Amino acid sequence: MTPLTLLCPQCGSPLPRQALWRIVTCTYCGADVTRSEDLVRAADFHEAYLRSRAGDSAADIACGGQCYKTIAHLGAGGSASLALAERSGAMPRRVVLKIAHAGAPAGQLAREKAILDQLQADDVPGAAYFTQRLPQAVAVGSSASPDGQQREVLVLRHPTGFWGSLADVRLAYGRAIDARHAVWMWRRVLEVLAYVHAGGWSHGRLAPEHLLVHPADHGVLIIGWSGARRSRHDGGAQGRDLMQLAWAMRTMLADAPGEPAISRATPPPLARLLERASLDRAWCAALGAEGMRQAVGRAAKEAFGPARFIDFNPTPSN
Ligand SMILES: Nc1ncnc2c1ncn2[C@@H]1O[C@H](COP(=O)(O)OP(=O)(O)OP(=O)(O)O)[C@@H](O)[C@H]1O
Repeated sequence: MTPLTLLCPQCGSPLPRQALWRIVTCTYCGADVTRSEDLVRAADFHEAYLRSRAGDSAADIACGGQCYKTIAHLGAGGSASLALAERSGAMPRRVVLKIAHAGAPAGQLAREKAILDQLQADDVPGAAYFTQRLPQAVAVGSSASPDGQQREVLVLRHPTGFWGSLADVRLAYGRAIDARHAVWMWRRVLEVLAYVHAGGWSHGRLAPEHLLVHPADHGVLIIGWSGARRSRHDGGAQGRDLMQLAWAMRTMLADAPGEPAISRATPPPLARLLERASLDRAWCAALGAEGMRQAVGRAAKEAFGPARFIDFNPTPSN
């Protein structure tokens, strides 16, 4: 070991060994000396920490050691309300809070988080791409809600650019949407389904309420994963996903809400595919999500010619 003498850089006097790992005060000139170049004094750190938590008093939900201020209501389902929120602190971040309704089954949101975490942890081909196209959970816990009751809360990453669900789109239209838009919506969901089905998962509740739309990118995000199941050899459950998705698309193409009779404006090749996909589960299972995606592409080409991008407005003015 090489002997080492530590000297005060200000007066050259010897310093105690502790100067190697902490601040010491030179007994000759009184200078505070440290070897560390990125040292932060405890008092400065404490002050900065208090500054960073200044927004906590305005926050209304606490979960996973963080405080969140709700900004806007996003929607509500059978078991929870959804809100856009911002994490308070030095590094604010937009999140989506899913807050269980009073009386909702205990642990449902914890289950949803466990499923989302497993989907994110899957290490199968395509994971790097598709995990970005699935919801990402941040934390789960319970928090006092404005009515003073403890509610289960799930914190999710905020997926930017998503307007609302396909159920909201259908409501805003008040009539069938243009079938060309139904084509990209259908194909976007099938792309993700092909990936999750390959990992053995099935969603189980593919309704328009569980499909969020990104109008600018023609994207669709599948939400509502609390009922998802994993079973390596359950082609039946995956066939049911494809059937449910076909019914969701029929809802988008129905002239009257709640009556998924396919609109006459839907070109025959697509209408035929929709009809069969929504009635024949064994055929859906045999085709698989990727086969269905290709079938939708072929039917769309037959109906509309080569694919091209058409702007989508979720709230048409007429
Ligand atoms: N990230 C989001 N952005 C915009 N709206 C959202 C978002 N997440 C959910 N919503 C809206 O909230 C509604 C309810 O969400 P969700 O389906 O997750 O709740 P739920 O039905 O109560 O729960 P679960 O399906 O697990 O029983 C959705 O149909 C959608 O309209």
